[in-house]
Amino acid sequence: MSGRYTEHDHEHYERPRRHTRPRTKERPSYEDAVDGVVVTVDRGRYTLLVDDATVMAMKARPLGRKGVVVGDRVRAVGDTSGADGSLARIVEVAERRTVLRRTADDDDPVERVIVSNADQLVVVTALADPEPRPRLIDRALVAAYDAGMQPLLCLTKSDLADPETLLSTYRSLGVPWVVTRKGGDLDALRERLHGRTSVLLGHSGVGKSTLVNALVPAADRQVGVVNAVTGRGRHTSTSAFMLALPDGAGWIVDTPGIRSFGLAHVRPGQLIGAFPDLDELTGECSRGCTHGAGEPECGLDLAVASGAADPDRVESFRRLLAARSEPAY
Ligand SMILES: Nc1nc2c(ncn2[C@@H]2O[C@H](COP(=O)(O)OP(=O)(O)OP(=O)(O)O)[C@@H](O)[C@H]2O)c(=O)[nH]1
Ligand SMILES: [Zn+2]
Repeated sequence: MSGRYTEHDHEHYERPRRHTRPRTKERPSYEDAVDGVVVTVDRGRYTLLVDDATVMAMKARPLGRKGVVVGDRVRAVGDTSGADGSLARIVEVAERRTVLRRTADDDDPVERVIVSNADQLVVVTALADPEPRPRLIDRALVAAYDAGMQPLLCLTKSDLADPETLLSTYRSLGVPWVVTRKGGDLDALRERLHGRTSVLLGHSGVGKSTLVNALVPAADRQVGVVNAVTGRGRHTSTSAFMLALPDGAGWIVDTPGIRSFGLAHVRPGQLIGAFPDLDELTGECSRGCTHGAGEPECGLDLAVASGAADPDRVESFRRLLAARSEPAY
């Protein structure tokens, strides 16, 4: 959302426009378009932030069936004032740096992009009440690695249980973690969020709203602006919702309706790419080796046998691989 295009446009406003080449239907020129970022989507209406203004927009026809999702950097034309009742048109979607996808469930081959351009997936899990569900954590990690996003374990309700048991499961994978509790110090989490766009994912009751409200004191106000227009809120919508952290410290994306991931789109052979140290050991694997347990002559087994690989790490990697094809519940 830099001022790049805006400055360019000012130049054009100050001079008489020269139409040396006729504009054609095929190549529309959007010189008066403004930059925005999609903060939420509701029933075909997109809420954009354009500078500090909240602007409602729809997709312009040239975009066709191309999806527009939360996190997309877009250019919009038309009424981009953000005034009550105004509606802008999204004419361009910038190339996405990352895409977090899910399939509705594991048998559904249709994949949906949930959020684009996010750097980090924060898996919010209560240490108790509700009990942690390691299989769901594993599945979220697979989704993060597949999306090219950094995972972060955020273990809440540390007043209720000790984090060590859960942490020991993830240590050998090297997943970064923070521990929080209501009313406690959030500095470690803030540090992890700083300067990034982080998607928060967690089951009902884990304390995600408590966290969001502590991190973004103005969350309800940011949501309220959109509410007024769409008549819906963050908690009743299934769409992700992007919120600015105070002082430009980054962005968080709350995902109220998204609690699990169908992972049918994740190709098993790709997951190892997220673990370069293990990937290096698979050069001699047969074509099509998924590096899972029971693969004949997998390089990972040879590496464990020769002491070149940490058996715990290999086992944890294989647990994730298996989680990909386990049922979500
Ligand atoms: N003991 C304890 N309770 C907490 C903590 N954080 C949140 N809670 C409580 O857990 C319950 C659920 O918290 P929420 O923040 O609403 O959880 P959520 O994950 O947003 O759940 P949904 O709103 O259902 O999506 C509330 O009663 C909170 O007060 C904590 O650190 N310790
Ligand atoms: Zn292999």
